[in-house]
Order: sequence, then structure tokens, then C-alpha cells
Amino acid sequence: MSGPIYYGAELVRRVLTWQLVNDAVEEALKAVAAQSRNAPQLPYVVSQPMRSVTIAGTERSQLLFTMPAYVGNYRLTAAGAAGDAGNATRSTLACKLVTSFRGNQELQPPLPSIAANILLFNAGTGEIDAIMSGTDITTWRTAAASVVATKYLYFGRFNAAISELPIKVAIIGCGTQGEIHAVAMCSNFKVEQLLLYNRTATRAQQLADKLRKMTNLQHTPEIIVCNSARDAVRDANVICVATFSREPLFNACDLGSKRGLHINAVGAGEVAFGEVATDVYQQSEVFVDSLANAEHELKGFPVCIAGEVGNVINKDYKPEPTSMTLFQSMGMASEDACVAEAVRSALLTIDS
Ligand SMILES: NC(=O)C1=CN([C@@H]2O[C@H](COP(=O)(O)OP(=O)(O)OC[C@H]3O[C@@H](n4cnc5c(N)ncnc54)[C@H](O)[C@@H]3O)[C@@H](O)[C@H]2O)C=CC1
Ligand SMILES: O=C([O-])C1=[NH+]CCC1
Repeated sequence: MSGPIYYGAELVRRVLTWQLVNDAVEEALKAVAAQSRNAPQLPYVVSQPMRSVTIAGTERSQLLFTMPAYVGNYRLTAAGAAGDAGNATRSTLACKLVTSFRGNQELQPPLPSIAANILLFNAGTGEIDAIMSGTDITTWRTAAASVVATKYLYFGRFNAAISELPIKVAIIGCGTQGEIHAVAMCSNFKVEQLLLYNRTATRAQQLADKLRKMTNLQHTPEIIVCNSARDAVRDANVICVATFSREPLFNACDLGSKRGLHINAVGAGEVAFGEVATDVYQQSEVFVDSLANAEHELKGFPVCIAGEVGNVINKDYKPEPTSMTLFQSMGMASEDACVAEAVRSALLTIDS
């Protein structure tokens, strides 16, 4: 063996599309749920041990996570698996190394708070095949998990086609995740209004300006920069919250009149679930990406968890049209493994 191939960020970016990432993430969510519910009729074999967290210093503001996963017998159906490869089952052994240094945004020039690399192993021999830049994969796959959760938990409750139902989306926190969630929502759904809020208002304004200039969004919504999280969430159908806040940024009475509502709670995952008030959790049906991870990482979580998103997909569960659902996203190594495999597959396709 000549040593691992390195796939840098530029190469990875060449093949990242929503179809590729959404499909790989959906497959990972289904595989994890099948494994945890012991569904022998489904082919998947998953091993996803708890991620380790190394604190780099005296506070939890600088962290290194190791995120290993084996996902066996899954399929890549999107562009990543061109031609016949789309029908073949895959098995991937991978480990992501990811840092979360939340002060990086204050540096001059700023650096991403989250930076990652993914090691891909030969699942038959255990030898390392490739090292892939994982920062964009982390960014995209996290938004894709919210897209998949929104597709099944919000749109899945209505009979209309996704492309026909207009929605208002609130983005709370306009950093890397806020931006990719805005792009993901406008690329996958018919967003008629995008309501942006950030603690530092200029950041929300900068994101609004950037989004208005983007020509590749499937839907170009009206974009409103809000003065408070409360203003942003009041009329939204879908809320994405992605900050480092440990304090609730909105509570149940901020959500306005009863209507169909879905929340993707993405941030603060490594320390808590503090961004959203307890009464919002209490009034929601709460789903996670992995129950096993939730047991370990969400100690003191205020409500019972209804289940895993993958189980909603596997079992075709439909929430009531006016219910409030919440996806507590922690991020899973299986998502990284399946997306990295799809990226490698797509790169091999364009090279050949
Ligand atoms: N669930 C998952 O799979 C993943 C979750 N994350 C989490 O998403 C969150 C955001 O990550 P990035 O967008 O990469 O970070 P970022 O540093 O790019 O953006 C963070 C945003 O949150 C805002 N913010 C920070 N502290 C705040 C506070 N106390 N109150 C209100 N707003 C505050 C900042 O103004 C900034 O706009 C983090 O908590 C991170 O750990 C990140 C990657 C994956
Ligand atoms: O899943 C992930 O990669 C992360 N979750 C929180 C910080 C990074």
C-alpha cells in the first residue's frame, strides 16, 4: 500500500450537492434507527460508539471530538454513486476528528469554529485508504440532517407535495451553520420568507446581503433581518437555531398562534440543549438523530424523546398537521462516514 490519498477542501467542494448529501444523510439516519430498534428486516449493520471529547485547556470552549463509525450494507442512491454503483451495497469504516474552537470567529482573519478531517479505512483490511477534509462535509451534512428532519416531520404531515407548500423559515444564529441552513432550506423547499436573527445584528445583515446575491438558490425568498429571536420565530413554520448560547433564545409564548411548526435545534450540542426554552421542549414531540448518543450527551434533557428521525422515515410516522415537532440534532459519525463515501465515489466518477 502506498499510503492514504488526501482529498483537500477544494476537491470535496467540487462534488457537494444537496442531492448527494441529503441522500447519504438520510441513509445514515435510517441505518442508525434500524440498528437501535433491532429491525432485522433491514440490511444495515452499524457500530457508532460514543464520540470522545478532549478539552483543550481549562474551559469547554476548545474541544476535540473523535467520531468513529462503521456503517455496513447501505446504499448510495444519489449522484455520488453513478451508474450501477447506485445499486450496490456499501460498507464504510471511518473516523472524523473535529475541533470546536468557538473563539475562532473573533480572530483576524476569522477562522471557522468547527474544523474537521475524516479518515476513511478499507472496511475489509482496516488499512487507511484516504484522509478527507471534513469541514465542509460537517457543515453540509448538519444542514442536510435538518432538511431530512424537516421533510419527514414537517412536510410529512401534509398530503401536498413539498414543492407546493410555501413556508416561512426563521434562522437564529447567522454563523456557519445559520448560513448553510438558510441555503439548504431555500435549495430544498419553497421558502417564501426567511427571517434572520443574530446576536450581533451586522452578521445577520451580512448574511441577508450575501443570500440576496446568490443566484443558485432554487427559491429566492423575501429576506427580513429581525431585531430579536422572538420577532423571527413568531410566524415561522420552520425554525433553525444554531448558536453557542446556553441561555434560551426563545420560549413557547414567543411562538405565536398555534400552527404546524417544526424546529431544528442544532447548536450548543456539545455542552447542552440550552438554546431553546424548556417549555418549547415540553410542548413538542422531540426527535433525535441517535437515541444512544442522546442518552450519553443529553443528560438532564427536560422531556421524553419520541424517537429517532430515521425511525420516522423507516416507519412512515406522520405528526398531526398542527403539532410542534423538534429535531434535537447532535451530529453523528455515521452521517460523516456515508457523506465522505459519497464524496469519494463522486470524485472517482468524475475522474474516470
Ligand atoms: N448538531 C450538529 O451536528 C452540529 C452542531 N454544531 C453546533 O452549531 C452551533 C453553531 O456552529 P457554527 O455555526 O459553526 O458556529 P459560528 O461561530 O460560525 O456561529 C455561531 C453563531 O452563534 C452566535 N452566538 C454565539 N454565542 C451566542 C450566544 N451566547 N447567544 C446568541 N448567539 C450566539 C454567534 O453570533 C454566531 O453567529 C455550535 O453550537 C456548534 O457546536 C456544529 C456542527 C455540527
Ligand atoms: O457532529 C459534529 O461534528 C459536531 N457536533 C458539535 C460540534 C461538531
